[in-house]
Amino acid sequence: MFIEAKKINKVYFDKNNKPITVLNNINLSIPKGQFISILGPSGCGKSTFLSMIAGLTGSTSGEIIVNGKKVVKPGKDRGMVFQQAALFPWMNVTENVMFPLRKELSKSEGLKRAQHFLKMVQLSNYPTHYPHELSGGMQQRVSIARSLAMDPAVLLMDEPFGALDEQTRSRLHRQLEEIWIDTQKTIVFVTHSISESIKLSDRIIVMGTRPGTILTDITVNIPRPREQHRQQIGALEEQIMALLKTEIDKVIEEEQSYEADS
Ligand SMILES: Nc1ncnc2c1ncn2[C@@H]1O[C@H](COP(=O)(O)OP(=O)(O)OP(=O)(O)O)[C@@H](O)[C@H]1O
Repeated sequence: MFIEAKKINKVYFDKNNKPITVLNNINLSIPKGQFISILGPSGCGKSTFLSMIAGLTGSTSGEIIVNGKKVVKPGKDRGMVFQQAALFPWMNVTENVMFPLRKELSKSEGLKRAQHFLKMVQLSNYPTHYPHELSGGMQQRVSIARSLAMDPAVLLMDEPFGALDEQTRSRLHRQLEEIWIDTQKTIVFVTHSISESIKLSDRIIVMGTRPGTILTDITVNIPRPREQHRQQIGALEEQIMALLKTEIDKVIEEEQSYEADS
């Protein structure tokens, strides 16, 4: 398996130093090239888990192996895309994409690579624009190009389209699907959105909360492109919605009792 999470537990401490188990015994094997989504209610530990694969957060126990190596820190083999594009505002589009390549490639090689990936995200016409001159969707495409330019084997995406409007999201879904088909990357995609996970992934991991566990592991057998298979999408959506309803109710109940206590 290309990515393996073995018996992952994560405990955080709240402000009263009370231990809170966020992830409980997560075991997951992801083959190379798979597009896998991690779906679950707010606070179930999706971002924590993704950040562990990235090597940005350590586990309390258990381990994550990527391509045969135990993850202990971030590495070039894993690119990360966050909900906010986090571009350098003083650099233009091309400079932002070239920035992580500066130590590895000469300027002209870096430029060539940046141009290639800007073309892939359909931003070839904006090489000298600055982030503030771009829409949110365009900024997010720059951020995807920047991650891809490092040629990571794994692309880790944490609600990358969460802050965008519905139309832009749809367009980016299509582009991301094409990029994934072209590049054969392994993509781990965190989202709240059931429809987004069904549109994009080969497989959906549905997580429950308090503590975060894997509730179910669904293989999505709907042929691509998926838009035309509305009935199948609707049926799967309902199935997942029913599964998540109990979990979401749990979160609401807990939040209400927290408010009542404080
Ligand atoms: N550094 C931290 N210290 C203490 N608690 C934390 C820390 N990071 C996350 N948590 C808690 O861990 C739980 C899981 O957080 P996480 O961000 O992984 O969830 P999530 O499923 O990605 O949520 P969302 O969908 O809202 O982004 C939450 O209850 C959060 O408050």
